[in-house]
Amino acid sequence: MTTEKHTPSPGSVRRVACVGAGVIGGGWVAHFLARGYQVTAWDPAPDAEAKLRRLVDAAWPAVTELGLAEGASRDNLVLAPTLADAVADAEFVQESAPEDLALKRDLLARIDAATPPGVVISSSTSGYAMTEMQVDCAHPQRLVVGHPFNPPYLIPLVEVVGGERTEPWAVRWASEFFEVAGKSVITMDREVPGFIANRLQEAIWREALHMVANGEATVEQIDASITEGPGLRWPMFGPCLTFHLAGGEGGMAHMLDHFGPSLKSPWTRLEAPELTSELRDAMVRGCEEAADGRSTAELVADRDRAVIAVMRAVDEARKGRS
Ligand SMILES: NC(=O)C1=CN([C@@H]2O[C@H](COP(=O)(O)OP(=O)(O)OC[C@H]3O[C@@H](n4cnc5c(N)ncnc54)[C@H](O)[C@@H]3O)[C@@H](O)[C@H]2O)C=CC1
Ligand SMILES: C[N+](C)(C)CC(=O)CC(=O)[O-]
Repeated sequence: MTTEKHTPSPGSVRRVACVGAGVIGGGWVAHFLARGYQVTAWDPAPDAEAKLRRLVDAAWPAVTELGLAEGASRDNLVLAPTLADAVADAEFVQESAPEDLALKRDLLARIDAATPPGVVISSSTSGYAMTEMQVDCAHPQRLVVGHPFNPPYLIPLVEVVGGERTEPWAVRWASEFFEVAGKSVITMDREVPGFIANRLQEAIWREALHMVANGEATVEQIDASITEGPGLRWPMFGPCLTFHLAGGEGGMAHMLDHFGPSLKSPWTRLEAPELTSELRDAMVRGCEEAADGRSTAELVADRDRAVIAVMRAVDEARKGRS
């Protein structure tokens, strides 16, 4: 990877700065502490330190259960008095300030001005494109989106994508760093509003709100429809491979030929995509690749084993609920 002169290798990073220490920034702090990093945090709220330490304390049993890295300690957290102090020695910066475009533009420019040259700066934004956020930065080439999931210390996924002025090395560096730091990374090669997972989540969310607004379903029914239904399959297979199995031995090809026409039915308030032969073939091909040579029977057995394991795990977790 061709990086800038001062860029540390992803595996050598020890000092991380977290800017914004609310739900997500605090979750990142807990994650990095649990992975053994020295963390400096900054947040302008007057009660930020007490709130952040409470958040880290609340997360600690969970990260301990998952297994702490060597040297991991809550004592490795320092609250900086200013933004410039927070990032002055950082080898990586994660920004998690409120989802407000003007605020992020200004804040990222200030972070960029105070962070050592070559150090990658990542934003937790849930949906803004980095192209829109990096406009006022003097060194936009090192800014990426690293979109986490709540809570970042438990949910592995981070979606990484650059903006038009981000250089490819920064995207590769961030992806490699997040992997080293114990995350599961999807690196996107183009900007998509909402990235991948939020685009999917927002589709469900929009429909849920339509149903509640129209009195078609209750919040409880909507949540149960996922936790007692499709949600049990998703920990093992995503929506594509799950529906591949809905086609039985015929797989995704039969599934699309059988149920494709119902995409035009008024089940959803969203516009249905045109089911072109290219789209059909891409879906079939993608599912065959994901199946990785496993037969339908093998996939069914894998899915069923996983669903049973998840149901048992969820039952256990529910028993321990506070
Ligand atoms: N809450 C969620 O489930 C998720 C949120 N995100 C993203 O993470 C970011 C933060 O969201 P949350 O943690 O939920 O918000 P939050 O409201 O819990 O925390 C935001 C924090 O930023 C601080 N802050 C305010 N102005 C600031 C500034 N100028 N500079 C630095 N910090 C400032 C606030 O004092 C607060 O502690 C957003 O971009 C959001 O889209 C991403 C994934 C999930
Ligand atoms: C609600 N949200 C859009 C901020 C959620 C996310 O961005 C990811 C998540 O944690 O589901």
